[in-house]
Amino acid sequence: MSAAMLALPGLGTHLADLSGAHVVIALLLVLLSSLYLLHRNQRRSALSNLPGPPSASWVLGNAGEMLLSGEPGTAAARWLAEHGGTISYASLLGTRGLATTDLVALAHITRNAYEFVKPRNANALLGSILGDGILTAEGSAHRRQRRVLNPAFGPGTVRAFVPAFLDTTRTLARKWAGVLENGTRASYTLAKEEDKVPGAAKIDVLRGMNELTLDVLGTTVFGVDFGALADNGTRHELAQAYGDMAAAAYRLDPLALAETQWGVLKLIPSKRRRMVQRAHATAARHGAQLLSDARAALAAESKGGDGDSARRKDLLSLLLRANTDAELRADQRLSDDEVLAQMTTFLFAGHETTAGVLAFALARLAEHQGVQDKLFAEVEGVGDEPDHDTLNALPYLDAFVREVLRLDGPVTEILREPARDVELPLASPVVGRDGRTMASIHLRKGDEIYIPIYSVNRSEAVWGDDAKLFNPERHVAAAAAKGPGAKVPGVWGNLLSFYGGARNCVGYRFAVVEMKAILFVLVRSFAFAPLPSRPRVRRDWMIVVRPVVEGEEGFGPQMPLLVTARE
Ligand code: HEM
Repeated sequence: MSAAMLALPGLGTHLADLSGAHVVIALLLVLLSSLYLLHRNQRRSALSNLPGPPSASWVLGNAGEMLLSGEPGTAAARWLAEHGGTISYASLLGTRGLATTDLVALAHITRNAYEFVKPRNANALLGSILGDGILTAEGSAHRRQRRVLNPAFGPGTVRAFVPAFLDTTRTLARKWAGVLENGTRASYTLAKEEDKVPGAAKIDVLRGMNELTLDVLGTTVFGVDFGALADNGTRHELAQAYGDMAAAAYRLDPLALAETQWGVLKLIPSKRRRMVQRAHATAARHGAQLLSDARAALAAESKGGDGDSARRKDLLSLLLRANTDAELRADQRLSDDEVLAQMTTFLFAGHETTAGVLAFALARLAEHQGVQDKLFAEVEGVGDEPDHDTLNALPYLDAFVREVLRLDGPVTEILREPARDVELPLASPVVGRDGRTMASIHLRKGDEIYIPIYSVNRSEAVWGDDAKLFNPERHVAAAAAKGPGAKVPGVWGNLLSFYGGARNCVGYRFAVVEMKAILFVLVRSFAFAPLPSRPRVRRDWMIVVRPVVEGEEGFGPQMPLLVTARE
């Protein structure tokens, strides 16, 4: 290890621009450090006794199959189906990881959030990009931050955001109406001859959802128009800066991961680091101004201001207000840097997740015309300005959103590791490779745990024999009255899509109502159908799930559909 470290500065800046060399050095360092860790920790792991797939390679174990073969979540789902609900797989460099759909085990992990922490390297990498926000905080730091954040994401806040969700979606609807009227282009690739249908247009709905959800976040997080939907190139500098940070965070970069282990690697200049540094400088400059504007507005409010209607309701102001709550001790309050890190975190955690699942939702409508007709029939009878309660009272919209989040949730897995040695309880005992029956699994500090959100959401024990089928009806009153077969330890909808326990998604209410408001406007305004050329859309793993058109991978994620305006 030390030899590699000493050699690095000598290699100098020439390597900086050789991405292949970066990868080799980083992999070497990861290899050496892991060998060292293995050497230090050679006691035989209980995980080696669990059933599971054979290792595909000593270096990568089964990680290559998990990340690259098939759609996200499907490799683990196959192994869990073949070997039982609690298995072990080979992770990097001969280590073993645990994957389980056992609901008692998962309840134990979610309930003891501070005993099962996020993998350190990945967390450090994310923290270096997003700052010290709640996504990467652990233990008491997380508890302290969550206490201030919870009120800002309460039902009252989300209620007040509904007009912003609706208004921003109408801006997108006008833009798409313009595409239909003027024949302008709204997808990365031109329409094929067979996709040129009179009165309809090929529209990349993922791009639309990306722009829309970014503008929603600009308004709701900062009270700022990010201009992502504007066609005149007036995107706010801050939106660009957050986009760059997200791009860095969403790319698995071996050098960046190795840097979290060996700080000296940061001496190698890299394009990625320069981009993140520039983004940090922009975010800090705007952040300082936004903080001082929000503080000034709050001070004016507390002097009597202009009444409730003029109160600032963006998340930044709500957080600043919650942070000054008289019940908080000085050491429980967030610093300015921590407040700004939360803002970056909301943009990272709330953007690509919601945009992706909405694009899949529109594709589901295109594929299932009966579902689309039913949803349209429900929303067309409602007035133009539904409030929060009206949206939530629409049963089919609710069922549709539940089913989309069940099967198309953007997060297919989460990794955790025990902070210390622990006995993990199981509902269903496992027979080990040595024939012994285990009622619990002994995990050592640092053992990798793969939480298969994808598989749990498709579990037949929970949703019955047709668990893998897309069927919103399963959530509609009579069917739902029977209730699902088993209780999943998730915060919403008997799903793991928003995870559970103390580390559940703080933005889940926001996301669900945002999705409902967006679908409400779009389904009333447009009809969605597959393109006649039927391009094959694949799901790719980019930390979150993104749709990619086969043969058009070079254009990045996209979801082209045939869109028609409703009269
Ligand atoms: C459909 C949309 C969304 C999905 C499926 C989703 C899912 C998740 C999941 C699975 C986690 C747990 C991650 C982990 O612990 O490793 C999480 C955490 C988080 N999410 Fe979301 N999310 C969504 C939208 C949002 C939105 C809109 C926001 C904010 C505006 C948000 C903010 C957060 C934050 C701050 C955390 C960290 C919470 C903590 O650690 O205490 N999310 N989300």
